[in-house]
Amino acid sequence: MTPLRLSVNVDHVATLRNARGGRFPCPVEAARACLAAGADGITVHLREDRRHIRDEDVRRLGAEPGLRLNFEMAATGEMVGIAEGLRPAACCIVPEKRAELTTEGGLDARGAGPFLGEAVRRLAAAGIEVALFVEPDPAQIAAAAALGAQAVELHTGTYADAPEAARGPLLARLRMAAAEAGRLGLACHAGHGLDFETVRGVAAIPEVVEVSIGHFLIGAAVFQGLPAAVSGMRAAIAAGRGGGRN
Ligand SMILES: CC(=O)[C@@H](O)[C@H](O)COP(=O)(O)O
Ligand SMILES: NCC(=O)COP(=O)(O)O
Repeated sequence: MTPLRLSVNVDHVATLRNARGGRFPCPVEAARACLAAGADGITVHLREDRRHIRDEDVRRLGAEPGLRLNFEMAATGEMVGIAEGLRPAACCIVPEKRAELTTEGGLDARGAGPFLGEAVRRLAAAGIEVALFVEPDPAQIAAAAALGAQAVELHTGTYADAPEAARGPLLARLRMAAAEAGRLGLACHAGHGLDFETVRGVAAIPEVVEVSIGHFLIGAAVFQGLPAAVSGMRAAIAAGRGGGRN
């Protein structure tokens, strides 16, 4: 099987830092610790309300040598401009609502207005790999391909949040969507709500080449430390992928 990258989302290191208004804990330091522990990249979601990650964090992460940055962003003129200046390795365009606690679902790539296509074109022209965060729905995957995205990130939240007994059909849906992405020539990523247990089923899907995991990992780090949490996630991915490092 192809290798599966682990991109660690450090948004909630910034949530903790911002709770006291100071500099600690620092998301850039956390990113370095994750990479040292075996992560392949770092994900951040610069929300329009800057509730956790801030512009300065993104600028510093973008300047870190050897850091593969996956920049999650809403399809707005402001965010596209920031990404064009930053030129991260990858951007993932996500839907965003000001009042939500976290991203609530996939983007409507089919019903989006013309700006989504313009955003994809501008980011790709800046040399950035562009993914759209979508539900595991073949129509959305086809729409992402038609818009010129190079990748989709499948929303795993519904699967990850379901009781164990109900996960089978939800995982099958993810599997079918990943196969569809592969048929259309799109790289397939997956993320949202994954933990040590639920990542295994996703890692077993051969088309999935990257998972991004944040909230659970940063929470697990409270108990185990960040290096152990990242190593534990790597081990869970390897187990799901079928043995070896992954
Ligand atoms: C796109 C996605 O599923 C997550 O990355 C989410 O956008 C993270 O945002 P929060 O860290 O604000 O929950
Ligand atoms: N794209 C998903 C992500 O970055 C992390 O999501 P979560 O693990 O914080 O739910």
